Amino acid sequence: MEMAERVEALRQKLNQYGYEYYVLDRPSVPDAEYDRLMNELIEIETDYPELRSPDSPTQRVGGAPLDAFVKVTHDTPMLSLGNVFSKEELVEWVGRIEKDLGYSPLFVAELKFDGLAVSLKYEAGRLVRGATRGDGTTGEDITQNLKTIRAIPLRLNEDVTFEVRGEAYMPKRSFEHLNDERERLGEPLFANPRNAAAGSLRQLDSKIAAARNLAFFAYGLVSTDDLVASHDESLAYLGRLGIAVSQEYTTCQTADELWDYIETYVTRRSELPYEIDGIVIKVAAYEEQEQLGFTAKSPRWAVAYKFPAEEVVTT
Ligand SMILES: Cc1c[n+]2nc(N)[nH]c2nc1OC(C)C
Repeated sequence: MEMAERVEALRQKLNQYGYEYYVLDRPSVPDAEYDRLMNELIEIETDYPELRSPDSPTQRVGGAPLDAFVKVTHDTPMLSLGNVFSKEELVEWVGRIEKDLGYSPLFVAELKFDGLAVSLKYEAGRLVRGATRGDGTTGEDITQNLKTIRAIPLRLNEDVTFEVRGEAYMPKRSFEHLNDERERLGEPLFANPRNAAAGSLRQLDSKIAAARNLAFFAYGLVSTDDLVASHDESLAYLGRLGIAVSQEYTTCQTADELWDYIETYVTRRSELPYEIDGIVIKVAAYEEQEQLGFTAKSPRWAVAYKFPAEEVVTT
């Protein structure tokens, strides 16, 4: 088989296996097989540098550390969410939506991951930029660090151009291992997975970020084309493209259904492999989102139900 064809075949396989492992959480081959193929691809790209390309799975850990992060301006501001803290406030919020629209719309309820909001720009199916939310208008270019997260594909299986919004986070087990290691080295511990993820993504050397086992869930897309007509469709679409989307979301018609979903996760929260700090509720249809619009800093068509702060058991 011609070398270039072998390289393309290896890339396809590694992207497929990466998707099964990091997105579906259902690998079809043992890690040893994945590593064997990756090593073969690294060898070929070393012997034939002209066959190396920026979106190859071997290019996840960047080159030399940066001196500083470049500032980026978000084409579409990354807004913050309004909060509700009780069933009464949720029922009130749903009531206002139904009054504004004149009928009760479909809602999407999803987990609110306790990590760092980031934006991923894809052009013709290739990841071209990753940035922090910053103040919502101006963030920092952390492309090198976000490329180290395997749940973020460098190359989509469609040549689409759009922006993906989501949460970069550190799974609970990675957080525990990281703090065990820091304790062993006498280094200060991270207070929680959110701080650990933020600290990792602020590293100027992407090799350090790569060692932190970060993860990612997409929770929305921004596009000028009419790729999809509703938020729940956008999540299914992002998953089909190979981007990690949490499958824990659901659609609800009433405040009671929303509250049932919230109560499910109040109990299930402690057994999830990552931390969540609430539930995000959104009106599903983009047309209705447009009709409802925004306040100065938040969408009127979305709200976060925040869990009560967990009593810290001081032992
Ligand atoms: C700030 C934010 C955070 N989160 N988290 C999720 N799961 N969805 C979501 N959506 C957000 O904002 C959109 C409503 C634009």
